[in-house]
Amino acid sequence: MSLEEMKALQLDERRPPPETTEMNGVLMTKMMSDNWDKIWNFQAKPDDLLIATYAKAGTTWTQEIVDMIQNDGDVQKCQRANTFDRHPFIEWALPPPLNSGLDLANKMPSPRTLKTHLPVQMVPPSFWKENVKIIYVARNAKDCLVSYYHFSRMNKMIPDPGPWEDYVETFKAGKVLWGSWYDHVKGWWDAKDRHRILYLLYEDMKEDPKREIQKMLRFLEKDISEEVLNKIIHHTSFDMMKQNPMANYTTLPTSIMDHSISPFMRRGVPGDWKNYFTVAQNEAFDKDYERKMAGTTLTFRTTL
Ligand SMILES: Nc1ncnc2c1ncn2[C@@H]1O[C@H](COP(=O)(O)OS(=O)(=O)O)[C@@H](OP(=O)(O)O)[C@H]1O
Repeated sequence: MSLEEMKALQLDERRPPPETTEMNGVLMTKMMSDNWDKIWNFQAKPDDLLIATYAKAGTTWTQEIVDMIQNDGDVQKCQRANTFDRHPFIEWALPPPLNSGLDLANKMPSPRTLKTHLPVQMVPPSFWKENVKIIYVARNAKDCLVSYYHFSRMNKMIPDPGPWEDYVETFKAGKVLWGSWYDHVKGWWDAKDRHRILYLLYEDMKEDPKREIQKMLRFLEKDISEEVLNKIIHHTSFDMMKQNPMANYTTLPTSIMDHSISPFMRRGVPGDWKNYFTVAQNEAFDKDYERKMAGTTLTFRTTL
């Protein structure tokens, strides 16, 4: 959706949250499920790059890094549009005449970089057929939950989270858009050795952005100078991105995202969950987590 279209929309501040529906146990907006045939039949191309994440895992950060890599550290080129217009969000369906992610993707010249929050089993099959490169980023469950809670408060296009204590249970039950965090991170983890998937962790990116960007460079078969690498690290730091209107979602009308409720670029740190979970909530969360994550080799750090 272009900015002009966004402004023309003039959404009513008091409009109710979007209708949702479940598809194979995964909660989606009704717009997504109504358009599911189109989404499922989306034609990926071999030179596409897909950035896949569970919501709030560091998608926008990764998008900005990738765009900087693809543009050899040219900040001006990365200012050409908002992240959401630079990288179509393939399953994000909107009512006509607005451009859904698919419309944007279909109009975009190759090579395209696309975004998805879909669980691995719901990724359109053409991505596997065309052996598309995918960067998947995962973030520890507790920080994802906190970030998603605040995002759900400020983003009027997704369901209201309700009170914090209820949201903790909603998240644990996977009754949020794009489904269970646990199934998402495990599903993509299991798929990573069968496909061209670079699986990264938000906490690692925070700990050593240089090391993680170098992994992306190798995966994308890109060679850049040390100077450009340092420029990318600087431009994609939390503080720089928070000030960057082409990356911080502040160009959207408040009827879509109200940053006065909670900014999109909120804290950007591992361990913020400690400011929200009570001792009892944390113990119950850990117990449930152990059960849901039993048997996987995937591990997360919840602080640095
Ligand atoms: N550069 C940089 N460094 C560190 N952290 C960053 C950065 N950019 C975005 N963020 C934080 O990522 C959270 C938003 O996640 P997503 O971009 O995945 O959101 S979305 O799903 O696409 O809506 C959200 O996390 P919280 O601050 O914890 O809410 C953002 O602040």
